[in-house]
Amino acid sequence: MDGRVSISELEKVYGEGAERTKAIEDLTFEVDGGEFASVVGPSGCGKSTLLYLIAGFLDVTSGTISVDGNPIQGPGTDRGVVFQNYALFPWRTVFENVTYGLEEDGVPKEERQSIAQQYIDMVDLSGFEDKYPKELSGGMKQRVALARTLAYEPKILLMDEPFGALDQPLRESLQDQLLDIWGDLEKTVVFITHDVEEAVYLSERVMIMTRHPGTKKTVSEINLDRSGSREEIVTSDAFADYKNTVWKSLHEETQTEVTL
Ligand SMILES: Nc1ncnc2c1ncn2[C@@H]1O[C@H](COP(=O)(O)OP(=O)(O)OP(=O)(O)O)[C@@H](O)[C@H]1O
Repeated sequence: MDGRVSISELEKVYGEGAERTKAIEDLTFEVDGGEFASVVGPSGCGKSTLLYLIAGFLDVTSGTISVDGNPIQGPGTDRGVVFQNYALFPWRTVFENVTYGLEEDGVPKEERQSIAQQYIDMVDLSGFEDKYPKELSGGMKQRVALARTLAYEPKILLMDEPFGALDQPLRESLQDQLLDIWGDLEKTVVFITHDVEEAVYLSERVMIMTRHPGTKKTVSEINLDRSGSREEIVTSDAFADYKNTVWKSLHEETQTEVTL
C-alpha cells in the first residue's frame, strides 16, 4: 500500500556554536503504508522534530526521509499534519476552514464544497458548518482540524499530540473516531503522544525514543484483538502487558533524566 515512510540514519542539529543542539541522532525507522505507528519518548527527545522533518517543515542535517521511495523535499499534500492546538483560522467558519487547502490547490468551488461536506460528515460535525472556531468545544475544534487535513486526501497523517489538550472522555471518543477513520480510509498514521495507554490503544507499533539526543530505543508490536468494545480491550491482560512493556522502556529513559 502507498504511504510508506522510510527514515534512514537521520540526524537533526539545531543552531551553531554554543547554541548547537543535536535533537536527533542515527534514527532509522520504517512505517509501512497504511500502518498506525506511535512515537513516545521523554520530553525534549525530539518527537515533534521528527514529525516536522517528515512533514518537510524542517530540513534534515543528514540521513534521509522518503515517502514510497522518494526523498521528501519540503511539505507536500501527500502528508497532512494535525497539531495539538488545532491551528484553525478564527475568521473562517467550520466549512471555510475545511475548504481552505482545496482553495489553495485551485479545486473548483462545487467540487471542494462536496469534498468538504463529506469530511465534515465523517467527523460528525454536520449542522455546525457555519459556526466559527470560538463557538466550538476543544474536541469539535480538533475534529474540524482533522476534517481540514483529510479534505486534501493525504496518504499520510502526521499527528502531534492531537488529543493532548482534551479531557479523558473526549480524548477517548476522538481516539475511537480516529480509529474508525483510519480503518475506512487506509491512511498511514504517525502519532506522537506522551500517553502510553493512548499509544497502545491506537497503534500497531509503538516506537520508544531515548532521551536527548533522541533515537530509536525499542519498537513494540501491538497485536491486540480489536474486535471488542473499548472496555473489553483496555481491561484485557494483553493490553496490560503491552502497556507495561512500553511504560518500562519509557520509564528507563525518564529515570536517566532524573539521575543526570
Ligand atoms: N527551533 C529550535 N531551535 C533550537 N532547538 C530546538 C528547536 N526546536 C526544538 N529544539 C530542541 O530540540 C530538542 C527536541 O525538541 P522537540 O520539541 O522535538 O522534543 P519533543 O520530544 O517533541 O518534546 P516535548 O515532548 O516536550 O514536546 C530539545 O532539546 C529542544 O530544546
